[in-house]
Amino acid sequence: MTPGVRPLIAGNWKMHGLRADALPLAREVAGGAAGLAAELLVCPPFTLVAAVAEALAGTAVAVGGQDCHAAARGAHTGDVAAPMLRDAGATYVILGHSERRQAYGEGGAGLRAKVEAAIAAGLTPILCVGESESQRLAGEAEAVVSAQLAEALPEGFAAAGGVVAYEPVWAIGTGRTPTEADIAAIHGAMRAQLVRDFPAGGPQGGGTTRLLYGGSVKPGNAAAILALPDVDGALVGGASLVAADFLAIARAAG
Ligand SMILES: O=C(CO)COP(=O)(O)O
Repeated sequence: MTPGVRPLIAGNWKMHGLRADALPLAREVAGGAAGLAAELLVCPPFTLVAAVAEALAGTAVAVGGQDCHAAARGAHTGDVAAPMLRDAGATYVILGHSERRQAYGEGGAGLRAKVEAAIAAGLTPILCVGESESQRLAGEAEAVVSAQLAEALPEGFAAAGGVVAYEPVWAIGTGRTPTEADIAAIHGAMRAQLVRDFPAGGPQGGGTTRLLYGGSVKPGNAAAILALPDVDGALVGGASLVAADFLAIARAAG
């Protein structure tokens, strides 16, 4: 945890949720959110953003999207623009998730343009980075993460309150996690890079950018992971679909 930084516990619901189960899940999360040290966020699929935002209005739980287009509007069949997410009640958006990198080849300047579009629309971007298993085994994890940050972080990212999530691809949905030392090493390297790129002090600079860990975070391992230096929260997949588990992870943030 970074001193003075409020932790963020974010749930990525991925392609899960129909109104009948998602709205009760959102309400149950909100029911346990009051008074927590951590900020809580749920990111439902597009179809549910507006309904979940309405259900959570006036509660301590924020709502986010899972992707946005780089353009604010236009002839892009099937896509959703950042201002549309904002209009639906979202305040955050996950960008560059490894599932989208794999399925749609996201990355590079195109991803940076999405981050810029999110910030321009008043959304807080959560930029996901992380190495594959073969990259980890080849000793390339830190270099891969550093390059993913360098290509996707626009000017003004830290000042806009942008968030980074380190999600090793091989830890997502597998029940496997890096060692605490490996998580701490990557987060320390990310912090150094952010401070170098965004040297302003205080909330404008990279020293206070929230760095989340994601990949098989569960109630049983959350406290140890969240206690590591430069781990300022978690991006939770599977466990965020069970309110009791998600809230237990949130309580582990202090
Ligand atoms: O991809 C993730 C969050 O974005 C992590 O998913 P799991 O928590 O299911 O491993």
